[in-house]
Amino acid sequence: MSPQGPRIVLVGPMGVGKTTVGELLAERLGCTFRDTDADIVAGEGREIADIFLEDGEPRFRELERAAVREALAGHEGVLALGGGAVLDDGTRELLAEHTVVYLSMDVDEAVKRTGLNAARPLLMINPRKQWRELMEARRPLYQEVARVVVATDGRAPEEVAEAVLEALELKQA
Ligand SMILES: Nc1ncnc2c1ncn2[C@@H]1O[C@H](COP(=O)(O)OP(=O)(O)O)[C@@H](O)[C@H]1O
Ligand SMILES: O=C(O)C1=C[C@@H](OP(=O)(O)O)[C@@H](O)[C@H](O)C1
Ligand SMILES: [Mg+2]
Repeated sequence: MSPQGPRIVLVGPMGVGKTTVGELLAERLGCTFRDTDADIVAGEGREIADIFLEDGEPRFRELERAAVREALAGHEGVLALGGGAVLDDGTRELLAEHTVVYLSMDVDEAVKRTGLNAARPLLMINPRKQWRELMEARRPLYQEVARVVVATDGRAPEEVAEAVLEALELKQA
């Protein structure tokens, strides 16, 4: 683990709870929370869906790559990445230095959580099929970068946060 940089980095698919659980973890650990999607929105002054629609996914990935590098270097609390951040080879290499937790869920849970969500442009058409393909492509990448995997199916965000602290042996009595 690098001496500077985030205490915990959360990866996993859209809607698995990286942002929600990340906020809870930061509260529990008494540290700050940062989310690369929020950094991109703040930097661009536009929502993620608008960046996808107006400039396309490749441009979004460029912005994401830069946002992830900056956050990994400069943020010392809990960091949530966007679901697709691990697609970048260089990002996965950088993540090898960090305490990365993969929040996982199965396809049924994913469809239930996200439904037809206009804020998540990758899921607007045929969500179940999109989810299956997305999980098949990305699962190995999440597994590659993660120190631990925490399943979120059927668990409330507080329970997931608790399981992360236990898995990383950060739980205070
Ligand atoms: N463990 C959970 N169980 C049920 N719903 C959840 C859980 N974690 C998050 N959610 C809900 O799912 C949605 C997506 O959560 P979010 O934290 O934005 O995920 P991500 O950042 O991974 O995309 C939110 O509406 C959130 O309240
Ligand atoms: O999985 C993806 O490719 C994406 C995940 C989203 O973040 P969340 O995982 O926080 O929803 C956001 O970065 C964008 O819509 C693309
Ligand atoms: Mg998020």
